[in-house]
Amino acid sequence: MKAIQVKENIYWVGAIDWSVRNFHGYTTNRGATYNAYLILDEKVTLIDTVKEPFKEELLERISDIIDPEKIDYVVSNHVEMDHSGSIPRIMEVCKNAEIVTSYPSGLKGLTAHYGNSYRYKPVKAGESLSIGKRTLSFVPTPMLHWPDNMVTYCPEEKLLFSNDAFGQHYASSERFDDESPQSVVMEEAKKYYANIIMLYGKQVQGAMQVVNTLDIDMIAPSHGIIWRSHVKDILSAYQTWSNNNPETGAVVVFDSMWHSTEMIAKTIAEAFTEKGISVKFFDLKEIHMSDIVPYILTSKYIAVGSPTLNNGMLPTVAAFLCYLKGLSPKNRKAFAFGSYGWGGQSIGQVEAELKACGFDLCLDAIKIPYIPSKEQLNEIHDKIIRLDSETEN
Ligand SMILES: Cc1cc2nc3c(=O)[nH]c(=O)nc-3n(C[C@H](O)[C@H](O)[C@H](O)COP(=O)(O)O)c2cc1C
Repeated sequence: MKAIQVKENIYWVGAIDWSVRNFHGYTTNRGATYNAYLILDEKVTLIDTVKEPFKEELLERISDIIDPEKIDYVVSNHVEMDHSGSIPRIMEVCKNAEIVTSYPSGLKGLTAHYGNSYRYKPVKAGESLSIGKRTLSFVPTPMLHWPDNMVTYCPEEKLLFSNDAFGQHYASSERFDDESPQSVVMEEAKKYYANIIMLYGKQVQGAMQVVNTLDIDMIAPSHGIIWRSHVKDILSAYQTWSNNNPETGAVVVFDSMWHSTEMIAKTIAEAFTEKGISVKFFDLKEIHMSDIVPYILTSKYIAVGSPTLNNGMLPTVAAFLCYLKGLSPKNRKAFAFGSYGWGGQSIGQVEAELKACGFDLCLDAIKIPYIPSKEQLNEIHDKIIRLDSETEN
């Protein structure tokens, strides 16, 4: 296993997880990487580690360049175990290394995971560490996406080790953006943002203010490819996504037992399309919620439908709404729909959840007993057509 040069005397020494398809509930359809970086300077520095099962891969790639025992500093930008999981193994080999972590949250998190027998070097906001020809500056990015998160900036190299920010779950033999299909990398970056970072839009905006003052020609995240040709593109995408205020687009999400709710969903989607609003259509039986939220990130309208099952909504819809509420997208217009037999409680429950998400309920819930007639579908169609012009006026 080889190390890959990122800049002179700086190497990618991470791991490629080709097979992972579920990352704490997020579907990783293209696998993942855990990126770690080795800097050869007067003080040999490792930036982050990898998920524990890949610890030997990390050591092998480091050994391709240098005896791992020579590592002086292990910078832990983030406590989560996909980055810190190999710290115990690394510390077994690198007996003299110090772990650089944010204070107080990084120190608290690492000691809670791995005990306090290691030598820790807690750093505060704005602190720097000279490692020889290079300096490492530590910029806290709390709640992006844990309290301990920080990024490490090397001004001499114009290089930002951004940890989870700007990352993507994407296993590939290529390491750089200009070697990879740009549409795929951006799609995965968007999926990552929507699922992991969307909730923290305000913190992203705060962090972007700092990042925008740095002279950066390369961003080396802890997942996926390294940005060197599209740095501006990913920074601008984060700016847009964190604004959390999409101008158009609609997402129709539903589940259905006997297709009635599906018929309503199709009618809604058709009507949005007729009005020139781009629609994405998701049947929760077929599509995982983590594949839906990237479209929520960039859509203004959200229509959610469920038939009634045992006085409630379908569990798939409940799970989706629970996930959506957690991610907390703002500035969206939403409505509920569904078919029912007798009580019809699901539709009101969906509506209540959409309200709890903080969405503007832009249409009364659509509630149809059993199979919708042609006339009822036409009525729904007309409502959506009117909704568009009403909300635009
Ligand atoms: C197992 C089962 C339980 C149901 N429970 C309820 C219920 O508690 N209240 C109700 O109004 N309808 C209930 N229904 C009726 C459905 O909501 C109704 O058939 C509806 O049209 C199904 O919509 P769909 O075709 O989108 O699945 C139930 C149906 C099934 C199959």
